Amino acid sequence: MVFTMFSCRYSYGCTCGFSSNQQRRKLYISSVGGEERSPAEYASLQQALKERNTQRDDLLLKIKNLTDKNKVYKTQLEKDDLSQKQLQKILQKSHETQLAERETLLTNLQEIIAEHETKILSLEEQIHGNISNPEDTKQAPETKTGSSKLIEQIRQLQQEKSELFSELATVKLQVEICERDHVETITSLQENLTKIETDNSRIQEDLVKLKNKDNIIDIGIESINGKNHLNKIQTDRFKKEIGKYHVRASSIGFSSENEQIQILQEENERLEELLSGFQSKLSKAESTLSETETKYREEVLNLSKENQKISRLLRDTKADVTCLQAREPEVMTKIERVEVEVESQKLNQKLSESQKEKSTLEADVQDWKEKYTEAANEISELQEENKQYLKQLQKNVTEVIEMEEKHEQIVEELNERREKRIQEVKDEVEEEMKNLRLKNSMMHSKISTINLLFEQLVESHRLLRKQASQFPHVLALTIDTVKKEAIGAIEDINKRNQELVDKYHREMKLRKKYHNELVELRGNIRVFCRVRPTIKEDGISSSSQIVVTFDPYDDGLLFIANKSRSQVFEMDKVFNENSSQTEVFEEVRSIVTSCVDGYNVCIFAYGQTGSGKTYTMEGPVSDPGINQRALIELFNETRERGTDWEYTISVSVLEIYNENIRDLLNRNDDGSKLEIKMKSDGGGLYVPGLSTIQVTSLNQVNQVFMTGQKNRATATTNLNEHSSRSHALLCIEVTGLNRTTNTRTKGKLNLVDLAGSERVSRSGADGPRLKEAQNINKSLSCLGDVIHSLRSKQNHVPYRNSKLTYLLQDSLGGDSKTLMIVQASPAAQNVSETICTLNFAQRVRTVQLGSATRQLETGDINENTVSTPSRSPLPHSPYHSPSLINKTPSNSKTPLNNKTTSNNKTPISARRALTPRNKPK
Ligand SMILES: Nc1ncnc2c1ncn2[C@@H]1O[C@H](COP(=O)(O)OP(=O)(O)OP(=O)(O)O)[C@@H](O)[C@H]1O
Repeated sequence: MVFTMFSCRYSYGCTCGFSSNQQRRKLYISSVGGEERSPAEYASLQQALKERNTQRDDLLLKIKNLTDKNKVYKTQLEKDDLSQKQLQKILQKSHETQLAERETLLTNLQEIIAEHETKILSLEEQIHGNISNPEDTKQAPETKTGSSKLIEQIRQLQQEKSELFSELATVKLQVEICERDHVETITSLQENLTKIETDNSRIQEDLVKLKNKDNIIDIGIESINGKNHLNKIQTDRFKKEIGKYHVRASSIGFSSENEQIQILQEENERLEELLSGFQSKLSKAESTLSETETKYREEVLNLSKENQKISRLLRDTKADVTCLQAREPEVMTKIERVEVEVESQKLNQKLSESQKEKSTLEADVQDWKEKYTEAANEISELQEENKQYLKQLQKNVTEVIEMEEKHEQIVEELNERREKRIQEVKDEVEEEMKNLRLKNSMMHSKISTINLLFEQLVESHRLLRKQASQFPHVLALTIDTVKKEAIGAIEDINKRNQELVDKYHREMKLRKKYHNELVELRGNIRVFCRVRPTIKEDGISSSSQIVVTFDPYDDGLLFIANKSRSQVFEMDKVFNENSSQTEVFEEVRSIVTSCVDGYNVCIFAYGQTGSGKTYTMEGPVSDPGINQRALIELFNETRERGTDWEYTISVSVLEIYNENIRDLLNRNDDGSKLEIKMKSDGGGLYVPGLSTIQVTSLNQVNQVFMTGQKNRATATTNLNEHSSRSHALLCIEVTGLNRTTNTRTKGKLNLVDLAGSERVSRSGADGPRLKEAQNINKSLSCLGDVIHSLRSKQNHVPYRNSKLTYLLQDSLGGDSKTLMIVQASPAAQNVSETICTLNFAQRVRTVQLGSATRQLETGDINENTVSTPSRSPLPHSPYHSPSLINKTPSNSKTPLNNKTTSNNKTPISARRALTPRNKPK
């Protein structure tokens, strides 16, 4: 029966407890060593789990709060964004409307101005077309100034408009740049997001894979570590992105509302992403934990159950063992007895089996113990890991909180900046609005002024139109009246002018007459001046400029421009460059013909080389000068005198060269010199041996001239040069006999072409040329001395100092008519010489020789004798002597007969004053 019980107990243990659940049996065996520690550990694990749950709940709550806050921020941001966009839109719209309004205003103004201007122009045209009304012309400039001001203002407004447009363009450009940057940032963030998503999916895959594995705890830990690492990476990236964004924003330097909103949105999105990541990670961790927990719980429950079973089995076995031990002696005896008695094979086998089973059970217990220790180690490791995980979680939470704080700070800063910016924009807009309102009001006032002006213009236009319609009639009437008045006035003026001109001419004639009479009475040397035209020798440079001008109303004046001042010279007659040979001769005709009446006449041409002396005296063959014309005139005059008078004209031609007299009608080959001699009876001067040819016709005269020219030319190779350095004299003697009255006249006409009067220094002469120049200057200075003596009425006149003055003594004396023709060049290069010549001429003009006398005698003409000269002013004409009445003046003293030669010294100063040139040293 005991055996049965035993076997039955063994069979129960074998079939129901041990063999069916190997793991439970193991746990039961292992729990034998650590039965007292397990519940406490379970309790601590449970406690830890509870704590973790509460922490998790806290975290979830915080996350929820954060999410709520985030949502609130987001909605706030969205609202702000919306309101800002709306504000921006409104501002832009208002700006655009204002611009459009301004533009329309400008165009309207321009149109109004254009209209006004056209009206003004048409009005001006109408006004200018007709005779201007003084009141209207006063209005026109005012309107013009108003319109010009308006145009100026419009120009300014247009400029402002263009400036605003340019500003708008700049702002648009900046907005575009910001938008571009914004798009770039979004794309980069999107890329980051996709990366994070891929990372997440990869982690999830890893988790799925890991879940399939047996070692859940290890995988959980790994995944948690991985997630932590990922979180770290994400946080770093997020921080980096924020940093980048801040840098970019600062580099752009533009913090518009859009940008700020964009930043906030991005941050929100990032935070959301982070939170969602955290949430998913937490949920995963929680699910893993809960799974682990349930498994642990189940396992703990199973283990406790098996432990109970094993402890019960152990107790039963112990009871069996004690029971067996108590029955051992009995059993032993029994066994011995059985051994002895039966020695059954089966019992021994059973025993060995039960021993074997016992050792197996002991091994199992050992094994379970080891397993239990391992499980306890694992649990402690798990707890450690859990602690680390919690720490990590706490760390993450603190990071989240920090980030949240930072986020809040950023949001606050952004809000502040946004508020500030909004305020600034508001202020700017208000300022702009204010300005615009001001401008608008100004524009309105301007427009009202323009309108006022326009109304005034319209009124004036209306008035002008009215006046213009009446104007042609009034104008025609006025024109008629004015025409009549003007014609009358012009006629009056013309009449008066004519009267005045006639009067002037009469006065001039009278003046000339009186002057000539005065000159005649005084016996003044008459001085004519002739200015030659410019010739090719003058050149075309600035030095050939004309410096001589004439008075159109007075033929006795000429002006010389010298060094920016004008000098005036008065002569008895001035011939300009256009004066012909005939005109010149016309003026000398009377003096020439007076020779026929028995007067001694001397005409000499004075002036620098090339000034036209020879031209005036000789002249070209085609247009002869005074010489030929005088002879023709004498022929004509003698012919005209009728049959009563018988005239003979004899001619001598000579030259004085280097103080030598040369007969030009007879070549003096024997080398004897011609000298001037006083006639034995004291009746005058003569040159013994000088040829005198009596001429009766023009042909003879021409022949005489040709002979003279020929003889002059044979003396030198260059006639022109020679002529400039010698004095040429044509001496004509006219003797007349009145057969009826037996009255005789004898007149002498000396026509002298003097040598050039320029300075020696200027001519640059040396050697023979110097001698020539010295001789010329000597003779000319002697001429000056003679003139000075005559001028100052000295007793002695130094005629004999030169051949020229000695020869011309008869002509320069008090009883002759002397005319000096001063030749002048008009060119600037000769201006100093011209001034010297004219100064000399002015001094000569003041010389009073006393009135001329006729050489007249009754009875037979005694050859080589001259009758006592008579000095009488001619009552009729200064040049013409219409009758041969002998009017002897009281003062019959003549220098010709004055033989006093002892006192021939002229005071040096006086001589210098009249000397045309300084004497050569
Ligand atoms: N009135 C004039 N009309 C035209 N040409 C003139 C006139 N006067 C002078 N001439 C010209 O000027 C040049 C110089 O004139 P002219 O030889 O008569 O001067 P000049 O004073 O006699 O000189 P020189 O002392 O050398 O004899 C000549 O070619 C001459 O033809």
